[in-house]
Amino acid sequence: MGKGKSKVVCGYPLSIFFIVVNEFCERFSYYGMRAVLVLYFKYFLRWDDDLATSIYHTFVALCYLTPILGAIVADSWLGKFKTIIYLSIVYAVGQVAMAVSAIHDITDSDRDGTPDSMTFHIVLSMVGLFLIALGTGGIKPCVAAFGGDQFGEHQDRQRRTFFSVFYLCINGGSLLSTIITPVLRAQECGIYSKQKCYSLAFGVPAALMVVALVVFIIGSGMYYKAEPQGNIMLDVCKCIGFAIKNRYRHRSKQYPKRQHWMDWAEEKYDKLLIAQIKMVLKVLFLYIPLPMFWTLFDQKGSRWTLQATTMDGNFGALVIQPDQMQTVNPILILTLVPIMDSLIYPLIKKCGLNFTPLKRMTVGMLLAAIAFVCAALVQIQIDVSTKQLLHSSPYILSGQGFIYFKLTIKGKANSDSTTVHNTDKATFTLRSGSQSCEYSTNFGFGSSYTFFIHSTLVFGSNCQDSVTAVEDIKPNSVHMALQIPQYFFITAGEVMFSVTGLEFSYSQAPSNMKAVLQAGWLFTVAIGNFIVLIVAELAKIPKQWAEYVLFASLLVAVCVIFSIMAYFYTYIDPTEIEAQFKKKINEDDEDDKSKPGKAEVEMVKRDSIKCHDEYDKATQTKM
Ligand SMILES: CC(C)C[C@H](NC(=O)[C@@H](N)CC(C)C)C(=O)O
Repeated sequence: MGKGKSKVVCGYPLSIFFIVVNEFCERFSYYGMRAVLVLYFKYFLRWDDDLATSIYHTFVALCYLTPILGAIVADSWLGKFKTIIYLSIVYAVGQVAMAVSAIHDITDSDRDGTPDSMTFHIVLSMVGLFLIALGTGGIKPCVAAFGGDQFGEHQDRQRRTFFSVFYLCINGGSLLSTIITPVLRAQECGIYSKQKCYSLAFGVPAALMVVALVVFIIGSGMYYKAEPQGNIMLDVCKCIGFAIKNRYRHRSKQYPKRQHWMDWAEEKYDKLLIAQIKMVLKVLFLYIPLPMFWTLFDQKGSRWTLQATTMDGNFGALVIQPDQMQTVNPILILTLVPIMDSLIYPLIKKCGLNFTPLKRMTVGMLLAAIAFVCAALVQIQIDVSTKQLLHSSPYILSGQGFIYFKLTIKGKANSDSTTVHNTDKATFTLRSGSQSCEYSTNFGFGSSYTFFIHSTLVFGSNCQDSVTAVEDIKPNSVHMALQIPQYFFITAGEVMFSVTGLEFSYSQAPSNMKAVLQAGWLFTVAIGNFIVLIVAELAKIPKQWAEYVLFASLLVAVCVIFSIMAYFYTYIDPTEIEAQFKKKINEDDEDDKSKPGKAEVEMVKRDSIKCHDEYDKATQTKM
């Protein structure tokens, strides 16, 4: 049985259907908007590459910092349900602001096709992004924990499956949106002048966020809504502060030692709160090495995409753009999660191996390190294949009567520049007044050419004979398909690390700090992203393959540390511990009523001994 008023379907509370659909729509909204964001900065707001990249990364980092805020509000004040509703509204308003900021006609009073007041568009989009970061980050720890809350005490298996399905929805939503929104952006729209339709590309994610909110509200009658238990974070901070102060005051040897430094808060604070803080601190301590996984994981969007730009994306009927390679990750998630859950994990269990959550996370880290070794091997191949300059243009030019232009082959055919995108055959028109002739040739992905037009060119005659193409840079010969093994390993690592970590963070958190621990988990993602910036800046390794090897080695080192920490971790059942404490507190209350006047200090001592016993009994399982 689940905990809410929800019907139970195949052993699962029906309420979780609304939660996973909400997550699907929300992730569609988030990733869809993110997919076109940098291009919006660059082509609509006219920012340069550096500014666009910095604002983009600042926004992403903010999205993983705000979960702390959302979790505190949820666990201490509003509860998860109300927090999700209010912050989803903020989120939807942010998305609408983005869509409106991308309507160029709003400030185009002279109707020349360009906004008259760029400041308006910049300010509105920054406000929009801030609201989105607040909304998406704020609800993220709450939605996952709220989903977990819907399961009863003996539904561990179902709850694990829920977190897997939850992860599938994240990736299903993001996959769809990263395919759809770039297509919407490429449409032309506008009242006075037709331009790339960023407003539609932001408008559809905005609509999906509204759908996410509506779906969540529809399920409202069925949810189990745990009540927030006061300003828990303030209590936690005060309790920790008191324990530290009290320990310091009693530092002399005459005072007997206590089992845990938090036990020094016993004189003033509730035993249950102390036990709950111990649970949280144990898990947070275990999180310390985890950001390194995200440091590697999040380089898919940066280093690996840059690597793909030096590769050949021609898959026959399909030409893949470098940034499109990133969709391999959600596609693989959608295949690997069911395979792991229904095949690999049960098989491992059948072999008699106890593949505990922390072991899974350790293996996940190792897989991510292997992915980076694969990336290094691919990079070495690229470096070998790009022995670049074949000829130098000045040498060809000297003493000859040529005019010349340079051409670099990158992405799609672009008529107004000398950049041609992954065409096998391109045709150029050479014009002089009303006369013209055509020249066509074959190109390879990533190549660069200098074209020499003979000064003897006669229009009307064959243009083909009057142009000489000189290949400056060879076409990319290493195929993008070679990135698939690295994507496979990083995604398999993600399934073992991230899906497991999500469930682990829920199951090991005390009831009043579920969202807080989810936020702690997401905080490791934010730190991981900062490490990318720091290591890349400090290390300044000239060879890209060596940087990949460095990151892989760092993760292996961190993984060793993590496995040692995990070995000493004892799994707990927070519900059981809390129940024992509550029972004992009730018993003591009864006792006190029957024996008035008992010295308080004696009670504290006795409670403390009993509570240690309860806590120890409930924390028996090891890694
Ligand atoms: C940090 C993650 C827990 C975030 C998670 N991302 C994924 O599941 C990715 N595989 C999605 C892909 C599109 C990058 C999320 O909740 O978005």
